[in-house]
Amino acid sequence: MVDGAESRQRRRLILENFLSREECRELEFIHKSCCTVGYRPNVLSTTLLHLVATNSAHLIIPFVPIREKLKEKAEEFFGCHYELFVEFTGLISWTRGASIGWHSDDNRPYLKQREFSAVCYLNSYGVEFGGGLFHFQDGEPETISPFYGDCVMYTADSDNVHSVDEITNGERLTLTLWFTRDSSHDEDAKLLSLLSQSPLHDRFSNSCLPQPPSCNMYWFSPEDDPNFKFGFDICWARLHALGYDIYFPGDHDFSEYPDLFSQDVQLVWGDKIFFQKFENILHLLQVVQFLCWKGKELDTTNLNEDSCYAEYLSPKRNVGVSYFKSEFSKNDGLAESVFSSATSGGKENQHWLGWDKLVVAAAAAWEDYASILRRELLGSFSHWRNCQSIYSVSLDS
Ligand SMILES: O=C(O)CCC(=O)C(=O)O
Ligand SMILES: [Fe+2]
Repeated sequence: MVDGAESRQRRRLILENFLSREECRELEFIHKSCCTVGYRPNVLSTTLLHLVATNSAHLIIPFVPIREKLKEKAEEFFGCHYELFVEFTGLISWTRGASIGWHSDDNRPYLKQREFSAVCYLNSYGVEFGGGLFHFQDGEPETISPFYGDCVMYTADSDNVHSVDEITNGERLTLTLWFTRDSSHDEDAKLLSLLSQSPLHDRFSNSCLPQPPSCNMYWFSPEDDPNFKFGFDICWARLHALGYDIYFPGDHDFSEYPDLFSQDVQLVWGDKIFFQKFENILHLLQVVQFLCWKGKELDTTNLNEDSCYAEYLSPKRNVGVSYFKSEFSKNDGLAESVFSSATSGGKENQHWLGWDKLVVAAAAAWEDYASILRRELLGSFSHWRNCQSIYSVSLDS
């Protein structure tokens, strides 16, 4: 720990390779399958509270060691002689048009509790997105080009006025945390309270299926658009960027887009429809994003080469596919431009084995992944509750 005088001068820290490629990719998977529209135009976010609230609490597990490591770094570097709490943890992505001018992170009365900021870059400038350079108004470094795995930490006050250039294409993804010394803003306390009320503890419900929130949080609007007349649904758009369509089986006499959110849904690729029904569009999206993440690592040895898990769309279903598309997207051009470089890991995965077999393998592997995390969450929860703090619990013994 540094002494007081020295630590007061310490205002920013750059950590290269703080996260591994795999950690970045796992967080990217979580964001691309769970994010909602964010707090500002063209910004998407995944908060830990949202994960818990949508029955995906197990997905907070990958964040736990990273939050812990970041907090330790902040305490050590800034020489904190007091306890630090995480105030907020979130995955935040910026799409074309998003930017932020000069500001400090505590520049509103309701943000005064923020002491330190940490931004971990999960993808790279010039690869996954254009624009989006970070600048400090004074001192060194003047500019940071986001590179996956790197992290920048700084005091949240006016010693660190900074800005981010407008995103010109692609999607810029970060893991962003704020730290506070004010325990009344402790994120862990809020998460633990929500976790104790979640169906996690219902021993009859051992499911990891996501539950859509009752209000719609997935509609990307180019302007104020309370009736979903413009823009598109971001879950649909992520599937669309990978070349997929969706179909809701059964008779639907409602034409309101949000009602479809909690319905069984099937995946469509070109002129074929996948047999399996997914519980809802969030479930489908998690499996497809899992396929993008794991791709060729998926174990398909149990799948018979000759088996077929998809069939040709009938003309009636084909009409349905176009109809659902028109419900989920009022502006395909906009959806494409927003997620323009979001296609990596998608289409090219389809060719080496049939896409349908890959989806079967991904659905099974996603379930295994989720249950491992869920077991870890259940094993950790009582320790967390006793300490009123979320930390990595060693569950081996
Ligand atoms: O993403 C970044 O590089 C910084 C974002 C930022 O300044 C903020 O969210 O306050
Ligand atoms: Fe900021």
